[in-house]
Amino acid sequence: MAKLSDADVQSSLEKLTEWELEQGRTLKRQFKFDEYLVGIDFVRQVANQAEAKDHHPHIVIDYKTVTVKWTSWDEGGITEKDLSLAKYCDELYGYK
Ligand SMILES: C[C@H](O)[C@H](O)[C@H]1CNC2=NC(N)=NC(=O)C2=N1
Repeated sequence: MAKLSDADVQSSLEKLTEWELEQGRTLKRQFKFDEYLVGIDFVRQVANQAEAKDHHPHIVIDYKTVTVKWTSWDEGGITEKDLSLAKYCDELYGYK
């Protein structure tokens, strides 16, 4: 899947309002949960989707805060897969 142009990434971020762009090639968002194990369930579901799509995030679990990063290693930047999986995380979290 082809790497998106900077302009395409910028326009996609208008819909992914809670995500920030890191070093021009990674999407990053923090998710906060009321309970530690709810965050762990979220991570498990993101991991299942990652396996299904063969596209894997960088995830950091810091008690009730989960940080997710998406980038496409092969392309050295952001692709439609990253956008789609970022949207999946938003929907799973309940944010539209
Ligand atoms: C062989 C396998 O399909 C690739 O290594 C996949 C696995 N998961 C991946 N995950 C992510 N985030 N980026 C990739 O380029 C990628 N490539």
